[in-house]
Amino acid sequence: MRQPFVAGNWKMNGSRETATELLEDVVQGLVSSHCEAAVCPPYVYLADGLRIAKGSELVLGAQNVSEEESGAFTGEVSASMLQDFDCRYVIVGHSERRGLFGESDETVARKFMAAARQGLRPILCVGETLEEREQDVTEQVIRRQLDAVLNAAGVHAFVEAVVAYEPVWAIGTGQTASPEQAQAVHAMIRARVAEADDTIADRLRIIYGGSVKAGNAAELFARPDIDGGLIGGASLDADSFLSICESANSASTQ
Ligand SMILES: O=C(CO)COP(=O)(O)O
Repeated sequence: MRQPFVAGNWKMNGSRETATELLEDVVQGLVSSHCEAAVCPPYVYLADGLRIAKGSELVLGAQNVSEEESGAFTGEVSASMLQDFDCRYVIVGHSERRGLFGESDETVARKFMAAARQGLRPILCVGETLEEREQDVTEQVIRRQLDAVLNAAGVHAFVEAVVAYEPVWAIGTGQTASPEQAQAVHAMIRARVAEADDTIADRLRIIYGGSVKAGNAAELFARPDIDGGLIGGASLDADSFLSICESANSASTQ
């Protein structure tokens, strides 16, 4: 049985004041449940996250990590620095990083490995653009993104990892993938990992991201291969985020 996982990706939003308030509200509202809940605030608020989440159910993650370990890399933050702030997770390969900051499949694979080397759990994002879906190449695109990491890191690196399927056309658009569309891709991702190792594939948590809201989370999480969500906009509101966590918890106990 896979433990459901819901992670909030705050992206570049908020201020120290709103971040602190949101962290406090999430920590207070999180009831002990089967669902693992994480938030990924901007780097500069991780220290507040560490202080506020200490001793609570809430887990911390980061939104990005350097592929390098240390040195003259102005503006970068290493995996060991994230460890210093008790981050358990780090997002790698988000489509905004791939699309806006030119991260290639190879860069993403190196970041995945840098995180794993330090014992951080990578949340590897994969997903197709609208154009790619319309050209009917979704499967090839996701296979390519996944294979870049599988080939570089090896399937055993997926024991601690999470894969997030985030169709680019569903991110921040209000246009959620239907539960059927998402389930089909999740099953395909699991089947691809199973080609390398059945047991690892069976235990791998594959979460969905792209306009997940309190109102549509339950039907997505009810699908057999959807093990939770990576939440953007709705994670900036404590009640919405907590309600999504509760949906993941209920789905897993049904
Ligand atoms: O990109 C996302 C999470 O990483 C999804 O963002 P939205 O939930 O705002 O669509």
